[in-house]
Amino acid sequence: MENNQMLGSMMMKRFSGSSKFKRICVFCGSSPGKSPCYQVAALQLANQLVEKKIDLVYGGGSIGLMGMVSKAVYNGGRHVLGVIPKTLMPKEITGETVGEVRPVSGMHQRKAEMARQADAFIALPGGYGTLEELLEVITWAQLGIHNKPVGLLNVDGYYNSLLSFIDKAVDEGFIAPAARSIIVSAPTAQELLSTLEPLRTTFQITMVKRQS
Ligand SMILES: C/C(=C\CNc1ncnc2c1ncn2[C@@H]1O[C@H](COP(=O)(O)O)[C@@H](O)[C@H]1O)CO
Repeated sequence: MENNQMLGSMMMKRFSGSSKFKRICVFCGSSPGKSPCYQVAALQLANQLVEKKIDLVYGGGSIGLMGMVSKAVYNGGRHVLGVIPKTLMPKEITGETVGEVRPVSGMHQRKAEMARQADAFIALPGGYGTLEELLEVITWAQLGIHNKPVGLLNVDGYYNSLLSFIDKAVDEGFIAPAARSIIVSAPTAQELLSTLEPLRTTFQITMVKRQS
């Protein structure tokens, strides 16, 4: 597609309220968190995905924020793909999942499959699992393994200390200043999605230019 045709189609999509993103991978806690603000944010993100006609890929499972996002996106009529290691599949571990469930052989295969299926990543608040998934896609972006945007939904400042730590790592010379901008953070789903959208445009145009 020519660049100007592509820009035209992007503007049409923006006008019609839908998104250039077809499917976003959401990383989030298998716990709901103590404050209701995390659950509210999870539902707001799900609503944004539905409103913008974006499908979901996630880690499977119906527990915590994961369960809330997947059920709300599924009930909103969008496709939901849960990628889950076979060992986590028993119902007492994951609960009743919604949508399509893709069993994989292990945690590494899960992350690779989620990354392959999505064209952007968003992390909601979560624990070790969420942090590990988030840092892996950031590292892959740094290495040029993918060029998909990575968003951090910094609900009520939950990730402020992680962002400060990353700034310290830049100051101390362990993270390149250019790599700091891989992470895009915003306090609400609406702001985050509207910040991520033009980033993909830039990536797409850069890639088209490189190919021609
Ligand atoms: C591990 C056990 C129960 C939890 N069940 C999970 N089912 C599916 N996916 C999960 C589960 N726990 C973690 N994940 C993945 O990690 C992320 C959330 O982890 P966090 O530590 O809660 O932040 C999430 O995105 C999933 O991909 C049995 O002991």
